[in-house]
Amino acid sequence: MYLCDVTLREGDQMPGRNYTEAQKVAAGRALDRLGVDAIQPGFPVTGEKDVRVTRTLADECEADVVALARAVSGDVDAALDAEADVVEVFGALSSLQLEHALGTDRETMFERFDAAIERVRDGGATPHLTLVDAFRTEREHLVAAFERYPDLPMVTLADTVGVRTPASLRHDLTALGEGVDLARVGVHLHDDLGCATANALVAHEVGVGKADVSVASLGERAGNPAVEEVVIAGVLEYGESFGVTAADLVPACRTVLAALEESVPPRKAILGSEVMEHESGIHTAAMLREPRTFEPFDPGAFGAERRLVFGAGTGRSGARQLLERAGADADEETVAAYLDRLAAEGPLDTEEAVDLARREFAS
Ligand SMILES: CC(=O)SCCNC(=O)CCNC(=O)[C@H](O)C(C)(C)COP(=O)(O)OP(=O)(O)OC[C@H]1O[C@@H](n2cnc3c(N)ncnc32)[C@H](O)[C@@H]1OP(=O)(O)O
Ligand SMILES: O=C(O)CCC(=O)C(=O)O
Repeated sequence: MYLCDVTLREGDQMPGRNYTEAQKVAAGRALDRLGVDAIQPGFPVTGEKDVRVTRTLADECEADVVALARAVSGDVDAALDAEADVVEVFGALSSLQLEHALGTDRETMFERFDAAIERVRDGGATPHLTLVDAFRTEREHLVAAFERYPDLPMVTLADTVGVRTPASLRHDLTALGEGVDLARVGVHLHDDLGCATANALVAHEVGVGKADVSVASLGERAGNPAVEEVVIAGVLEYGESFGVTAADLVPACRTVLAALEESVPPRKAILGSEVMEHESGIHTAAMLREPRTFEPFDPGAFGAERRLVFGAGTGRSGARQLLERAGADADEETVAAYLDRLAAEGPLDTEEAVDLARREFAS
């Protein structure tokens, strides 16, 4: 499964956002260095900014640069004008969307797809197709799309409103796979039920060819599968980083967040400032001997750092080890006195805690 990063297009869609051209280009460059196979920087018909960003990144990036387009000629022309490598034509086949979002019928939508795809090809770019609201679309209509466009390298199924769970997604994709080569299937997932990352992993497990991801889940409503979660879970579960340079993952995500002036809550998995910090006595005592005891992976393998801190939560075992590292006696009386000092001065990181022990308790 390869990854298409949609941070720049989906993130810019969030209420109140309007990333600048410079922000999107800087973030796009960081994503390209990270090694994702494709980057979707924007929706060129929305304005000159996305045209220019797409053109700049298409010119510079190793990754395929993907431009979004409705199944209308003006959108395709804007994407071609932006010199995108791939034009992602999108539209829905679900009754709900056909009636209320598009005001048309299914056959007319197919005819619009036909025309848009041909226009992309004539313009010299690669057409892809995304079926919006695909997981609330009868399977027969999805299969019809794969049959109608046998030469399209990728048809992406969007869980546009994020209603799939791992079990239901596995069921739907497995059933689809009875008639369709899943290597041609992409997934575009949303996190409304908190299942987006788990769903992306299910997609990989069943043999899907591509998943869209975004840094820190930036995207419409609850966002998309977080690239940092998908990659780390992929490495842990399958030994698979999906083409990304694992050691650069966390710094690259932080660069993207800084470029876009986005922040994440301190407790957010992987990127949160507090999630690799440990203070409780039982944990830190064991981690001083062997960090794996209380962490799921070595943060250094993904460019992050663990932080052990010592203070009111430190126990005797941890205190003894710190005193020993400082070359001090670790008798019961010294341990008790040192614990008092840690409680008063903490939280201290490991080096500071050893310094305190050396300064006050080593002879
Ligand atoms: C599921 C997604 O996330 S798709 C991406 C969503 N992103 C955005 O909307 C980006 C910000 N949007 C915009 O700047 C504007 O909405 C634009 C430039 C895209 C379009 O603006 P407008 O031309 O004013 O159209 P509007 O926003 O009202 O969009 C609705 C029109 O698009 C049509 N449309 C919507 N999706 C599609 C599609 N996939 N294929 C063809 N037509 C479509 C609708 O039928 C409707 O047509 P109508 O005006 O004839 O009724
Ligand atoms: O992913 C696309 O190509 C556009 C559609 C989309 O963002 C969605 O359905 O959620």
